[in-house]
Amino acid sequence: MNEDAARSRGTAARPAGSTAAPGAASAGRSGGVPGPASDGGRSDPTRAGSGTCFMEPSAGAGAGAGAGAGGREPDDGTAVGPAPGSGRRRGPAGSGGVAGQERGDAGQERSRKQGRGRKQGEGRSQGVPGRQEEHGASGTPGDGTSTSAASGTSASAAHGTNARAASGTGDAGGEHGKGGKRHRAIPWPDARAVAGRAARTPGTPVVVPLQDALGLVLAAPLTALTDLPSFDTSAMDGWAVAGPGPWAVRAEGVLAGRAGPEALTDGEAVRIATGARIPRGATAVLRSEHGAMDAMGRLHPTRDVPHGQDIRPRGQECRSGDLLLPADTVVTPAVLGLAAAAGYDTLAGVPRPRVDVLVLGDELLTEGLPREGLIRDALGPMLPSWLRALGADVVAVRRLGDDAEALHRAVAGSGADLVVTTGGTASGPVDHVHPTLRRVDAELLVDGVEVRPGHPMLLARTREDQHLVGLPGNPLAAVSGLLTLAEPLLRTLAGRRAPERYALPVRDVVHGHPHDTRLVPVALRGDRAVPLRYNGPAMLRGIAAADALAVVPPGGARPGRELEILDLPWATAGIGACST
Ligand SMILES: Nc1nc2c(c(=O)[nH]1)N[C@H]1C(S)=C(S)[C@@H](COP(=O)(O)OP(=O)(O)OC[C@H]3O[C@@H](n4cnc5c(N)ncnc54)[C@H](O)[C@@H]3O)O[C@H]1N2
Ligand code: MOO
Repeated sequence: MNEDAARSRGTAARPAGSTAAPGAASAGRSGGVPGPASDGGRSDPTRAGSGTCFMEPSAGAGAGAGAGAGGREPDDGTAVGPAPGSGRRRGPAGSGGVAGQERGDAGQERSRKQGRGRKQGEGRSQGVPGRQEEHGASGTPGDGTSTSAASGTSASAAHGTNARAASGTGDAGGEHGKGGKRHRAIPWPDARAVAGRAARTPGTPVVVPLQDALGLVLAAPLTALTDLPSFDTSAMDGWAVAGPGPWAVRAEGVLAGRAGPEALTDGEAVRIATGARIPRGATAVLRSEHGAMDAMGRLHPTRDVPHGQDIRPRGQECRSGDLLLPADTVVTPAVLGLAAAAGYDTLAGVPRPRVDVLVLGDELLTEGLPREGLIRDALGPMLPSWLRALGADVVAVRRLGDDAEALHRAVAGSGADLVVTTGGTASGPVDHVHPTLRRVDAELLVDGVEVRPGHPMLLARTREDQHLVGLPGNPLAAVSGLLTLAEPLLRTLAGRRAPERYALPVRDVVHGHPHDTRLVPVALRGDRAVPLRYNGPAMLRGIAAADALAVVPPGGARPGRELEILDLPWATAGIGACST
C-alpha cells in the first residue's frame, strides 16, 4: 500500500467519527478539526493528573511530552521519543511496520547516540503529571529491553522450530527473556504473516439454519434464488392507474400479500397498498396525497404521473441466479436479511474455530477486591468475547493456576482448533508454557515478537490441526498477542477476509521503542488518531477507552505522521462480540 493510497483510504474509511465511540463521533462532527476543544477537554494535558485524561499529552505539551519520552517507557522498556527532525516520512505501510520498518532510521540513531532520550526523560517526569503512574515504573531504564531484538531477524529463523530444540538456545538476534530464557523474536509484521499462514485451510463448511449463521463466513457465494422483487410491486399507498386520468375507481382495493389482482383497462384505477402486486394493465401508481376525487367519484391527479411512477418492477434489485455476495463475506444481520429475502432457509458457512482458553497464574482471583498479593483475573472475562468477535467459538475458559501438570493435561487433552494460554510465557519459576510445549512435542512457529507490549508472545503447532497461542500475562501485552497472533490465525481458520488496511495521522507525539514496533491504544477523532494514556503493559485503562491500536514504528511518531490503525473488532466486524 503506498502512502497516497493509504492516506486516501484512511480518510475515506474514517469520516469524522465513523466508528469512533459516541464521544469521538460528536467531537469529530462538531469540531471537524481535532483538538483539545473538540474532545471536551479530555485531552488537556494539564488534567493528566486528574484521572480523567486518557490522551497522551498532546504535541502542545511540548517539552513535557517529548521530554516525557525520557528515552524510555518503564514497563516495556520502550521509549525514545522521536527526535526533532527524525523520522523520514514514509507511507503507513512502511511506518506501520507493514513492509519494513524504519530500522536504523537516521533520526532514531541520532536520538539515541546523542542521549536525547534521557534529557527528555527528565523533562517528562517534571512536566506531565501522572506519567509514572501510567507507565508503572520510574526511571529504571532498560527493563525489558536490555537484550532487545536486533533488527532484521528473519522470520524464517523462527519458523518450524521444534519446541524442544529451540528452548534456551538463544543464539540469534532478537533475543530477550527473563530468568535466563531466551526467545528468538521476529519482527511484528512477520509474526502476523506467520500466524496468518499457520493454519492451512479454513474449516469444513457446515449448513446451518439462517438464525444460527450470524458471524459465520459464507462458504459459498450468495446467489439469488429468486427475482427481487419477485413481482411488480407498488412502492406507495395510493391507486394503481391505467393510462392518463381522470380514472374511474374500482370498488375493491388491492392489498399486499394478496394474489392476482384483476387487470385494469385504460381509464381505470384501483386502491393499492405499498408492497401489493401491480394489476396487469396498470401504468403507474398515484400516491394517495397526489390524487383528488371529484363529485362524480372520479380520480384526478394533482401532479404529473409519469409512466412507471412508483412501480417497483420485478427483478429491479436482482434476477434469480445473480451474485449477491461473494464467499468469505461475514454474515451480518443485514446479510441474514438479504439471504431471507432472496429465498434462503439455511446458509453454508465456515464454522467458527473452536478455542479453549487456559488462564494461568496462582495469583488470580475471580471475584472481590485484590488482596494480599492476589489480583483479579482480567483476562478470563475479557478474552472470550474478544475471541468471539474475532470469529471464534470459545468452548471453555479454564483457570489452571500455576500447575504444570494441569496445563499439560489441558493442552494434550484439548480438542479445540486453537488453545489460548495467558501468562507463563516467559521463564520465571512458574512459567510453564514453554516446558509444556516441549512435552507435547509442539513446533514453535513464533517464539517472541519485536513488539511492545507483548514481546514474549508465542505461537506453536501442537498437532497437525491444532495451534496454541501463548499470550503474555500482562493484560495489554495479552491484547497485543491476541491481535498479533490469534487474530490472523483465526481469520484464516474462519475463512475471513483480511480487513482493509488503512492509516491515519496521529494527533500527538507517540513515543517509540528503539527497535521494536509499539501498539498504542488510540481514540479516533475525525480523521486523526489520538494516542491514549495508561498504555503500559499491565494496564487496560487506555485500551478500554480506545477505538483502535496504532502501529508505532521504532523511534516513535511525530504529530501528523500516518500510522497503520488496527480497529478493535467491535468497532468494525464485531458480529458476535456481544450477540452470541
Ligand atoms: N527479567 C525479565 N522479566 C520479564 C520480562 C523480561 O523481558 N525480562 N518480560 C516482561 C514482560 S514484557 C511480560 S509481558 C511478562 C510476561 O510474563 P508471562 O507471560 O510469563 O506472564 P506472568 O509472569 O504469568 O504474568 C505477568 C504479569 O501479568 C499478570 N497477570 C497474569 N495473568 C493475568 C490475568 N489473567 N489477569 C490480570 N493479570 C494477569 C501477573 O500477575 C503478572 O503481573 O514478563 C515480564 N517479565
Ligand atoms: O511489555 Mo510485556 O511486552 O508486557 O509483554
